Amino acid sequence: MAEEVILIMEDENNNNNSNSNHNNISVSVVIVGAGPSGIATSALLNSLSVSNLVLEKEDCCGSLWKKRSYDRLNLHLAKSFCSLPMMSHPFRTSIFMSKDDFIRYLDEYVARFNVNPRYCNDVEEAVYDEEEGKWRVTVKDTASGTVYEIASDFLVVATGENSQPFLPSDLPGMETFPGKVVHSSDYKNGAVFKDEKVLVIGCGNSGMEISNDLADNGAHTSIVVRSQIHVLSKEMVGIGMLLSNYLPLKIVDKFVSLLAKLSYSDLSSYGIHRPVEGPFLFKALTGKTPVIDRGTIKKIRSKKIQVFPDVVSINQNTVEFKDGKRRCFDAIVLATGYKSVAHKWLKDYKFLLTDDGKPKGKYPNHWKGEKGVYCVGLTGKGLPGIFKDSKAVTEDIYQLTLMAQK
Ligand SMILES: Cc1cc2nc3c(=O)[nH]c(=O)nc-3n(C[C@H](O)[C@H](O)[C@H](O)COP(=O)(O)OP(=O)(O)OC[C@H]3O[C@@H](n4cnc5c(N)ncnc54)[C@H](O)[C@@H]3O)c2cc1C
Ligand SMILES: NC(=O)C1=CN([C@@H]2O[C@H](COP(=O)(O)OP(=O)(O)OC[C@H]3O[C@@H](n4cnc5c(N)ncnc54)[C@H](OP(=O)(O)O)[C@@H]3O)[C@@H](O)[C@H]2O)C=CC1
Ligand SMILES: O=C(O)C(=O)Cc1c[nH]c2ccccc12
Repeated sequence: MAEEVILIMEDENNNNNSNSNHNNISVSVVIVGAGPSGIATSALLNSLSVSNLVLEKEDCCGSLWKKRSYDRLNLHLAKSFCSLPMMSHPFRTSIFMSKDDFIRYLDEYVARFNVNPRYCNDVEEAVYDEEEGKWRVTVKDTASGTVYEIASDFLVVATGENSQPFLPSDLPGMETFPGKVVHSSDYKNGAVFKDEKVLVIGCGNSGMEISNDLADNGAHTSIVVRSQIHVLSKEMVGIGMLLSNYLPLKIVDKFVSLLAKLSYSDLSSYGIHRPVEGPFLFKALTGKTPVIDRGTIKKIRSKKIQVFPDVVSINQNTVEFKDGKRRCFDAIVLATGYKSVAHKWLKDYKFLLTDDGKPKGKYPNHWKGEKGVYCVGLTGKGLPGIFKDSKAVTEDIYQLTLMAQK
């Protein structure tokens, strides 16, 4: 069946977020994604009376938090670092908020700042029309199947760094594994793995937390740690983040690394090796977040969780590791991370992104591309990064809007 194509040109009636109590600003902004990045940007634009429209492919805001994360997820950063602009977290919530409290916050945020995303609206493509000087955004309303186009002066990419699970293609023999294979974004809890031998591949925060959860649920748990990692407590991260407002990263790292060594000592006999650079510099250089330990290390020390080096091959249920050891597993959890796929739908991505879908500009000048395209939340800095990016983007759009009116 041919799909209907409708053209919408800056139609106020179609702009759910128009806010009329300020100057008569006619610039239209399309924001793609209603995660924390998209809703923060829309809320700020609303507060400046800049009309904007948020498009979200799922049926809710914060879909990563509501649909694609495990049950026991807690924020790893203290709540003071995890607010979106204009609204702090409620006093009643704990310092390290639960997933449910964070979701409640997101829902309250959209209601308070009149953010009205068009849900079930998947952005299939965005191209820059040089002649018109506008972005042409092709959208599919997945509820009705209707495809339509929007033209806008500004386009904000807020589709997140976690838009697609990264499934490694370099695991030889993976296709022969007969057991259950699940990516961390589909893992809810370990109840279904009770008494099973489960291998978690990947030792970022997802892998470490899921291993802990599996072990708590009675699974015989192993984890692959193939690279050097920093392990910190959430308090150490908090101290480091506070200090990094005042001191160079190298000094912050010296102090935080000392705390980590005192608390965790040397973990190399358990297969966990620290990088040479300290945790904050390492994150700045590589984008890799330190592992924020919430009990996994204790289980590794007590051998409740086994650590293995890189996978060499998989043959049916048997996995061979780099140290020559072979073990049988019933299930595999791929905690192998994510990739941004914004450069797939943003056809003219070169105005903003590299071929990997990452910002072309170097931090802190990463958020602005050419031709009125921007990004929020694509620099591996989590919610604190989103706070800063959304402010920078909206301030820039606001200034350009005012200039255009003069
Ligand atoms: C398990 C997990 C836990 C995390 N915990 C923390 C934490 O404690 N602290 C922290 O600072 N950071 C944390 N992060 C990082 C996290 O990614 C960010 O904090 C935050 O959710 C990112 O917000 P975002 O809006 O940029 O992206 P997302 O939350 O991923 O939102 C992007 C939205 O865009 C939508 N979308 C994607 N493509 C399209 C399209 N083509 N058309 C329309 N809509 C589209 C998606 O459906 C999604 O709703 C965590 C990440 C994960 C995976
Ligand atoms: N509560 C919280 O705050 C939480 C926050 N998060 C955040 O979400 C983001 C995503 O985290 P996460 O999902 O852990 O993803 P990450 O990208 O942080 O980690 C992916 C891990 O998978 C490993 N990996 C990838 N491919 C392979 C392979 N073929 N064989 C072995 N190992 C492999 C990587 O190793 P290598 O480095 O060698 O490539 C890395 O250890 C991070 O920013 C994280 O901090 C996640 C969970 C909880
Ligand atoms: O949880 C994440 O993915 C984050 O990126 C949050 C975060 C931002 N800055 C940090 C510094 C150290 C540890 C975590 C973070």
